[in-house]
Amino acid sequence: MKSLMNLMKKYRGDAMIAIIATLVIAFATLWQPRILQEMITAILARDQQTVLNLGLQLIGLAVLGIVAGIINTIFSAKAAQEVSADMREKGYRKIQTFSFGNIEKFSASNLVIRLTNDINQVQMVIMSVLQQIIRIPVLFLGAFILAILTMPKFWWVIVIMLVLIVAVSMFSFTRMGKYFEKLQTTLEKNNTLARENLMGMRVVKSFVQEQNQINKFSKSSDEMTETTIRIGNLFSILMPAFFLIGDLAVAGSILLVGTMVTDDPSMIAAIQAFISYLMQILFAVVMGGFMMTGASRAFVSLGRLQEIYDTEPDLTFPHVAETPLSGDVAFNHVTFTYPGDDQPVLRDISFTVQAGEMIGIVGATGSGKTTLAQLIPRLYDPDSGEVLVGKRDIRQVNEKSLREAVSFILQRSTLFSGTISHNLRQGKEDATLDDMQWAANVAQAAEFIEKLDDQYDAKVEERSANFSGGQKQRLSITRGVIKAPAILIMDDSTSALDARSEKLVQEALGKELKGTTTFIIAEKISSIIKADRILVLDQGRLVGEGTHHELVNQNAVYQEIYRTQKALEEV
Ligand SMILES: Nc1ncnc2c1ncn2[C@@H]1O[C@H](COP(=O)(O)OP(=O)(O)OP(=O)(O)O)[C@@H](O)[C@H]1O
Repeated sequence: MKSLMNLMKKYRGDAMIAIIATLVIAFATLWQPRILQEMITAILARDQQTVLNLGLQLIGLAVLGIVAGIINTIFSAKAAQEVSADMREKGYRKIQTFSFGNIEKFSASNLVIRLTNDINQVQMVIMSVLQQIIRIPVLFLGAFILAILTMPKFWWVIVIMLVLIVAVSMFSFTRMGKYFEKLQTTLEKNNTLARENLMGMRVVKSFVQEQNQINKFSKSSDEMTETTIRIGNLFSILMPAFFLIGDLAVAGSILLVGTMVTDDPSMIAAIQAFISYLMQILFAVVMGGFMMTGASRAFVSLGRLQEIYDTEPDLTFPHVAETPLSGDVAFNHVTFTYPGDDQPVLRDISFTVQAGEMIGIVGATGSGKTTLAQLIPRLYDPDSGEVLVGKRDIRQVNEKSLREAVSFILQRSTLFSGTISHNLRQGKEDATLDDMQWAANVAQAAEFIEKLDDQYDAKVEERSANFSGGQKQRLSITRGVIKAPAILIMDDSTSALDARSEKLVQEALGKELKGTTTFIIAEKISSIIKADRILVLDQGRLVGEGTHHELVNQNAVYQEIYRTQKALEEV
């Protein structure tokens, strides 16, 4: 709430205009029955001039109400949009500072929902608050006082009506609040299911999982429908109940006043004003109830956003001067556990790599190869031990220096929608066409890029759907090598390339990036057979280090991997 108020401060001008406009609307609404009452009295007295004057006043009041309504809508929408845009940006900026661990704690789809749905929720409530917050109490109090002033004897009609409305409201709105909360959770579940299904459509289709997915989605969608129906049911009772109470109050008042009209005709004018005020009281209470329900939903959303704002990145870089880092890498007794887990994934790993070496990393699936590689660009910090890059503990190094030094080509290539050059410039901001061509040649991507109509300006569609798996990998490698980094990590990033292309990439790397330290994580020993040194991982431990020749003769784990792969090749 405090952070919302802080954000609102910036737009207090717009908010104030919106609030002043609601005051004008409330005044116009409250004054109308009063003028009508005077008009009817003048009609009964056959005073045409007064009728005309009052008629003009009535039109003036209506115009004032409409103009104030327009101003209020414009400024409340503007303030609500501006505040929610700021909230979205603040959240987005905060998420950019998150570590992998922070993001995993929330989950990516949960963060997306918080930045879209929850912010929409808050936006709608800000708008409705700016439209109603002053209007409701002013209308309620004004109508209450004016109704009593108009027909003092009937104060108890108002009190009975209010007691009934409050009872119905408490019954319905408290239930509605609970259903709205449930709706939010089911909506989140539905979104996650839809996202997962659409992103994994190929898997769904290839494993003929359509029916399963439909069943899962239907179940969650039915839950949502049921909650929505319950909310609808409450509404369908609530609105007629309010109108019934209002109508009963009106009918009761007319009945009570009926006998007096013959003695005092001015009672006709008074009763119409009284009825109008009753309706305004009813309106104010109902709108107040809706606003409170909306506000309670928005509070839940606000809390969810506040969690993002309050999360401190669990990995920060020191503000020290930028320094170029060499390609020397060392691990000193590194042990690492993923946030939230209780078992370490890497245990007491130590090794040293000289700048310019080509290092292969092998091990069974799940042995910790990717995890080890992720510690080099400091995507996570170890529990104990230290990682050195350029002979410096990376916890003491400026973030930019480390990012400049290390290029990490991920197992799953991720390209962004835009153009090829836009993606390549993520690797080197000021890359020229020459740089792109050079890197594409190293990655064996030049041939297919140059066949495209727009070449380096060719479009990359959402999720790079217009490129094959092998092309995506080549583009990722191009982006990774374009800045000729001091350290290049290739995490199984040639898996979609044929053996010949893989060999050509490695040869080009050896020739064009001579000074670069290269880590190649590979499933196949054939991919790292020529490495200067190979690190062998087994269940998070470094169990061997040496050339292929040395390991194949001495290391049991390596021999086992080699034998299995050889046997498979022979089959
Ligand atoms: N983000 C994560 N959070 C928690 N545990 C993880 C995470 N990523 C990996 N793990 C676990 O850490 C262990 C090592 O995983 P890692 O991806 O490093 O293995 P790998 O040797 O690269 O496997 P593969 O060859 O299959 O890619 C596995 O048991 C895995 O389940």
